Amino acid sequence: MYPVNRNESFRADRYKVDPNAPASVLGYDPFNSSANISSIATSGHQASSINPYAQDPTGLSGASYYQNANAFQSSPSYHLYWPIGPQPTNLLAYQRTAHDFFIPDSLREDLQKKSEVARQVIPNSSLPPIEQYHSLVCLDTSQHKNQSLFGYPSWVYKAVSGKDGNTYTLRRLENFRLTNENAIRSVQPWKRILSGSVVTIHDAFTTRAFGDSSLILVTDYHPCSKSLAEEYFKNSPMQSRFHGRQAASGHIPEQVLWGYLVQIASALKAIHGMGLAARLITPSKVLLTSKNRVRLNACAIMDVVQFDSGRSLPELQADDLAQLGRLILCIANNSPTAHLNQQKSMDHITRAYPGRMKECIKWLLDPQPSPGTPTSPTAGGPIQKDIDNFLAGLTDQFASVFDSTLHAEDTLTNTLGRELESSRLVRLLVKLNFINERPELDASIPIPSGSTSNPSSSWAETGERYYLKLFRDYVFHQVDANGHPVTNLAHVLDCLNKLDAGSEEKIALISRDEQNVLVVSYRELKRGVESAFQDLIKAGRGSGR
Ligand SMILES: Nc1ncnc2c1ncn2[C@@H]1O[C@H](COP(=O)(O)OP(=O)(O)OP(=O)(O)O)[C@@H](O)[C@H]1O
Repeated sequence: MYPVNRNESFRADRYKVDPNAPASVLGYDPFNSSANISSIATSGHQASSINPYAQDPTGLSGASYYQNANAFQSSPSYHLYWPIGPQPTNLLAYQRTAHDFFIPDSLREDLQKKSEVARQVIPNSSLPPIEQYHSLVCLDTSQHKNQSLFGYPSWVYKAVSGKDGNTYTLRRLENFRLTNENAIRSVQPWKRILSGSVVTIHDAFTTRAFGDSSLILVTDYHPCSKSLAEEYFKNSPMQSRFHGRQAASGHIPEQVLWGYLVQIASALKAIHGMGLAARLITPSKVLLTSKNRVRLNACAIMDVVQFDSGRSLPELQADDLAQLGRLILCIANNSPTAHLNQQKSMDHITRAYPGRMKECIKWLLDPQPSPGTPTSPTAGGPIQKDIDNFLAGLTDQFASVFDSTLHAEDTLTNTLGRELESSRLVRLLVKLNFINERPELDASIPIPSGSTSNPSSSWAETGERYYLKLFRDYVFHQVDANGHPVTNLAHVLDCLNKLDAGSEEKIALISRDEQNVLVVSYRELKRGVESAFQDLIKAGRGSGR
């Protein structure tokens, strides 16, 4: 035992990232669709002196690096993007809708819900701020606290960090008394576990902010997630919190169960590989963060609260495998107590899952081979029960889960590709709207050195950039033969993409009084947009804004 000052807060780690470190993304040009991440400024001073609208925000790619760097350059054929697989089905033109151009509704809704839930705050909340964490919101759905897992009542809060603005989860163990400073230091190695199937741990400390002595564990926050217990063992009360995601019941597809097994096994590989043990793999402490995506959620806590338990690491790691077996048994039986009547539960598995599921669960639940038994298949005896051998036996399932993951990744990349188009076009639209119809700037545009044109006329209705206004009409204000407005999204996207690419294609722009026709290429239009925008920037600087 070590003497501990109970009024002092103990941290797992007092070393913090310098909050004053320069935000390297400051120099990113939001309007420059071809800006490259490598061109981002690296010092605060540089960042603040950068024109955020310039084609080259750093000014680094000047004449010393590239020939003709200052000359107008058109992009390659950005409007001729070819979709990456998986390919959409062969829809006819009239069957295509706005949905084909943008992120799928279901994904958009999901992301928006998550963002909304993450930003939720409770007005006049009585929960105190803790260290840098404020705006606490309790995530527990029941006041009934189960003390049997940690030995202390535990509460879970969502909170925002005042240091980095990110949202985190704080797990509080009420009335926890730290008797050994080393106990809280045992959280340190957990911070180095970077596994997609473990909820990342950031910090641990004690606090008296709640009026007692509490242990706080800071982890990642996964909005709209719920535990496997909430998903499979509870009914409708959760519905409102999870926005209509109902508690699942009935038969769980075998592929989903294998998916859980593979994910938790890969989490255990990372944990055991670092010389640690998960110690708590139970339905209420496995988080379902999106469809079929699970993460271990209570890691590190047992290492603190049972620091002096005296159990050896091999023993704890073997127990992880047994706990995983019990978890899958309970979920597959749709009952939190299925492990208590193992025989009956295994019979159900045999009936419901004719494949290798039973074999796998049995292997996990079987006690360790006794010391002295041969430990390798070549020695003709039972294989040693550890995570590596478990993974070796799961190879076929890994392959199929991996394949599903690749498909999901392809779909997301495809969606991202479509959104990339949207973000380029938004930047272009913003530029166009800055430029179009600004007669008030006629007199304030400075004459660029060497320019022969009269700047005051360049912004006039009949000036040099008149065709930009006509282009806006051409894109957005078209009418059909009967004078009815045409609202064709494909036409708008087609025109804007060609403008962004500076294509050589020519279009005929007709004046509003239908007396004049201007034939211009997208390349000329693009040049016009760029130079008008640069003039605007100069005018802005001149006025000190
Ligand atoms: N990292 C996290 N991100 C988002 N939500 C979380 C996170 N951790 C826990 N939650 C949610 O907080 C709630 C409380 O979690 P907790 O682990 O206490 O489960 P519980 O069902 O209350 O279990 P117990 O009965 O053991 O207290 C659950 O609804 C869980 O989904």
